Amino acid sequence: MLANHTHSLFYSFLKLTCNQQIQVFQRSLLQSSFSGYVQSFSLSTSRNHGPPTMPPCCKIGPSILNADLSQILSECNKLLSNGADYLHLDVMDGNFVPNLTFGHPIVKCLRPKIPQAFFDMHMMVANPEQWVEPMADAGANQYTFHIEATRDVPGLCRKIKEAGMKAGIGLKPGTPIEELLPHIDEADMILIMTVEPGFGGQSFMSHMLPKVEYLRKNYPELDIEVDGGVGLGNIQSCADAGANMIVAGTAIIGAEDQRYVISTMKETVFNALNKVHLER
Ligand SMILES: O=C(CO)[C@@H](O)[C@H](O)COP(=O)(O)O
Repeated sequence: MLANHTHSLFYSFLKLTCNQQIQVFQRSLLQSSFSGYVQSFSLSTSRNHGPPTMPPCCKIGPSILNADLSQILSECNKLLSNGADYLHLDVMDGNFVPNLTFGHPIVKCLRPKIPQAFFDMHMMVANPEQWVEPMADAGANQYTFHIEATRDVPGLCRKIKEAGMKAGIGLKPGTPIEELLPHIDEADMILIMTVEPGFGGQSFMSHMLPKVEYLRKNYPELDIEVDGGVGLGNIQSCADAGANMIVAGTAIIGAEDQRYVISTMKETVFNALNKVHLER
């Protein structure tokens, strides 16, 4: 009985916005014996200085790459109605990766049909500077480029933000984390690839998780996304490493019960993030 009650409270909680989650989380801590910890909270946006503030929000962003792309709008609507927090749209140019998908014209068509959706554009393209304005005009919310594809990370992050989008920096599996470190403060989000970019349905590379662990340890509030081969079998390890933004394609698109997969992933990530913060 109590377990059922806790369960339904948890799912109501998941439906709240990030700010509402913060308020509920603070209230629940105040009611517990952790009030001393709460007093040390501030909502500062600094990354890596002073005590941690709040754990970052957990968000699940299905990748539509392996969906039925002839039905892209209904696939997106289905994911959103099953609890997706955002949509991860994979743009491939046949050059940076050996595969070809879609570009800003698709985003432009989708935007008016699903105005509430957050579009996280994963730009697997050789010249990421080229598509910033077209994507912003089309209605993209976040523009994640690969660090391997540009010589001017700060300039590109600036350009993306000036165009009104959030800037994400992605790392291929072979790229060491050291290449990213000078640029962390320039980005809104870091994407750690857990497969070689290019195709859905590949096997998860668990040896990428130390990158996530390093980032979470040193940047407690950073948005860290993992992408590639993520599913119910490895979500716990992604969550324990500290990822708070989870991209999953096949595991969600192919599921009979998308809602169950999304909510289980979210619950797993939420619990891990809050456990780590309470232990600090
Ligand atoms: O960027 C990519 C692949 O390059 C990913 O977004 C995949 O599309 C995720 O699909 P699964 O690996 O989860 O099936």
